[in-house]
Amino acid sequence: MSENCNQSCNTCSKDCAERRENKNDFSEKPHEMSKIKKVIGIVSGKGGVGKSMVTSMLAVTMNRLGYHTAILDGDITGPSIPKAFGIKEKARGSELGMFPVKSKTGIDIMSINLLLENDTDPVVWRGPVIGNVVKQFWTDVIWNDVDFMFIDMPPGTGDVPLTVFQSIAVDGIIVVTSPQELVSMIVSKAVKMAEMMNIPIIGLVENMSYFQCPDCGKEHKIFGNSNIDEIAKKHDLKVLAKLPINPKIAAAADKGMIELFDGDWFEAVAKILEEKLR
Ligand SMILES: Nc1ncnc2c1ncn2[C@@H]1O[C@H](COP(=O)(O)OP(=O)(O)OP(=O)(O)O)[C@@H](O)[C@H]1O
Repeated sequence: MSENCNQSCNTCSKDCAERRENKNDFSEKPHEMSKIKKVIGIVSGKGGVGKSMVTSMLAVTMNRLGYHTAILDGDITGPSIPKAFGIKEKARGSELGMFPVKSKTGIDIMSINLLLENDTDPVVWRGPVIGNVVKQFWTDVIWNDVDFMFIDMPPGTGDVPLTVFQSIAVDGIIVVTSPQELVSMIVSKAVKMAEMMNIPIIGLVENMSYFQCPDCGKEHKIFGNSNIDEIAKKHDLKVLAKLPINPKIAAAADKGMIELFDGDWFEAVAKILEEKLR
């Protein structure tokens, strides 16, 4: 048994005598040189609600707190993480495996856009191929001593995210919603998927919740009032954060400077995540 055994064979690549495998277990071992403590999957009901934005800001928050943080960009058809971090260089590999690219503040990132020759090339692959690429980001990338890995999951609750959840040992899920969606249905689907996978839902993040007037400070519900609090209560979930529509956040992501975002929206989430390491 490994001296660092945490009883979770899914996050360990050692072939020890105590290893527990199960016939219905589709989980893949991470690269043998990887060491990853906690894996958090960020999911959404559909594209464009700010899942990548929330993934990036969570990673920046935990990195600022001194944790070695990584992002596995599982959103293969819409990979926006490298752009938000202003990463132009390509990922490298050796005979041992692939290496993530480090952001300016030291966040390890792997994304399909770090491998494509031209990052404006569309990815026109079918679901199973996409699922396999995400799996390879887990099995073939050397993730060096990571405290928190955030996975920007493929959007939705269909085939591709399901494959990813079956293959990667995710410790918890954060569901990103926005007030203009059918939040109730999306949260119900996410809850069912998490139950099927036996993965806890850490909570919900409502993005684009309101707009705060820069002149008078008044909050305006651009998309109307959401019922996120009632939905969370119904499923016994926490609302972890409500993010405003903030043109500065969008501009920071567009300029590749998301690491400079200013705001304390994720303080409560950070505390919950820190607890997971204890
Ligand atoms: N709170 C916010 N305030 C202002 N702009 C935002 C906010 N959240 C996201 N955006 C902008 O909305 C767009 C979509 O966000 P993002 O790419 O994070 O969504 P997504 O859910 O990951 O989409 P996809 O799944 O299609 O990749 C981006 O241009 C982003 O800059």
